[in-house]
Amino acid sequence: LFPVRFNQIQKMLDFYSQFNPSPLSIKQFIDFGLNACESKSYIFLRKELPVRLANIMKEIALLPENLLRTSSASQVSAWYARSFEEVIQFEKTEPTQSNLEKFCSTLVQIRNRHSDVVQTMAQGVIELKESQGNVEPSTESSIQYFLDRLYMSRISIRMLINQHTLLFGEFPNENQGRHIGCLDPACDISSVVQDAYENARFLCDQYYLASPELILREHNSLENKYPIRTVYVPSHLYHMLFEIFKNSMRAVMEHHDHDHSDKLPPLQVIIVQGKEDICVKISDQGGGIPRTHMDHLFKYMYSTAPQPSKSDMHTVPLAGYGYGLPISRLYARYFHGDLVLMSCDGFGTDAVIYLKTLSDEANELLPIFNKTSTKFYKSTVPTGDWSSQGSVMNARQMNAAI
Ligand SMILES: O=S(=O)(c1ccc(O)cc1O)N1Cc2ccccc2C1
Repeated sequence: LFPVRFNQIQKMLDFYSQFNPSPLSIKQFIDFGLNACESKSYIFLRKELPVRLANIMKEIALLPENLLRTSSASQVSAWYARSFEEVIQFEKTEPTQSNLEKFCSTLVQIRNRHSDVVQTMAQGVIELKESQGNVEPSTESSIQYFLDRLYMSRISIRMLINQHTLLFGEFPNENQGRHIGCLDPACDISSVVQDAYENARFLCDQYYLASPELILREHNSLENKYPIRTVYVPSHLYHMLFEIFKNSMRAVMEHHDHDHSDKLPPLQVIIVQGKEDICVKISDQGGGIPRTHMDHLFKYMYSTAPQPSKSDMHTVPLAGYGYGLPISRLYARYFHGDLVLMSCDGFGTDAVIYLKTLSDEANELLPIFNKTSTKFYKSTVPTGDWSSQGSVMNARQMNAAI
């Protein structure tokens, strides 16, 4: 039985991975959600979900052997295979009421099955580092490339599942207020900033018995309308802000060996609406970090240290080892925004979240499995083409130079 079923899935994987995922814009999510039709959503998803699952499953198969063979990575691979198998059952079935209900519960099952993918892959990276000792640069860059694409794909699949289950699940529309699924058509950015600040501050007070104040400003260069609002997924914006506030607060508290006399330097946040971008800049005076350390902050391999034991998780300082910054940057990039850090070593760090002002420009950014991505896994890290180390002159050169 198993080989037949396995071959069957392989054929379906090859079939669906030939299609490119279809990115949706925030505007499309909103327009569809305003008069949502469950069977139309079903007909779109029963094709699009297998396409997105198949595309990332093909990349999982290209992972560096030594990571793919860890029990954690193979566990994640098994979850994807199971979910793919479940969702292709709906390929040829009509959108009858009972199939629509079964489809909805299958989506909930899939979302639950994959809830721990990030932690489990982090465990796989730890297993790899323990078994391999120091990992060679080409493996590290493949893992960085892959995990960014795996987590972006996961963000997009969970977005599709959440929209369908929220629009057609057990809480019918009216309970959602003005929200369309997990999208808020009039998301008040400053209130999400204040929520994230208050919650990070609570943790900071618990751990450090003090916390920096918040100074929040808005500047709207487009129109004279405040507070600045945009169509966005509040939970995504909250995730990014909460992560940044934790980092900034930890920096301020650990950097300032302040005797109780001098006050803590406050966190300054400005929200700006321009004609193309909306920016949220969070500035701290937490001492900053050198440029040489900056790119480690977004590395999965570097930021994965042996997890603190569950017991002292609540005592771990604000910004644990976690994948907070790389994943937050993926949330920002998901709808064609970005998350950028500018640090002044010895003074502090600015974190800027960029969002698109126009919802029809805020398209999903999706990884595509094709020859380009395949080549990336095969390639070696290119040799440097800029000289930097002081070259040692030989005697002849020295004499010639004098
Ligand atoms: O690297 S940071 O400049 C830094 C990084 C991201 C961010 O959002 C804010 C920041 O401030 N910073 C994090 C941290 C933690 C403990 C002690 C000192 C520091 C300095």
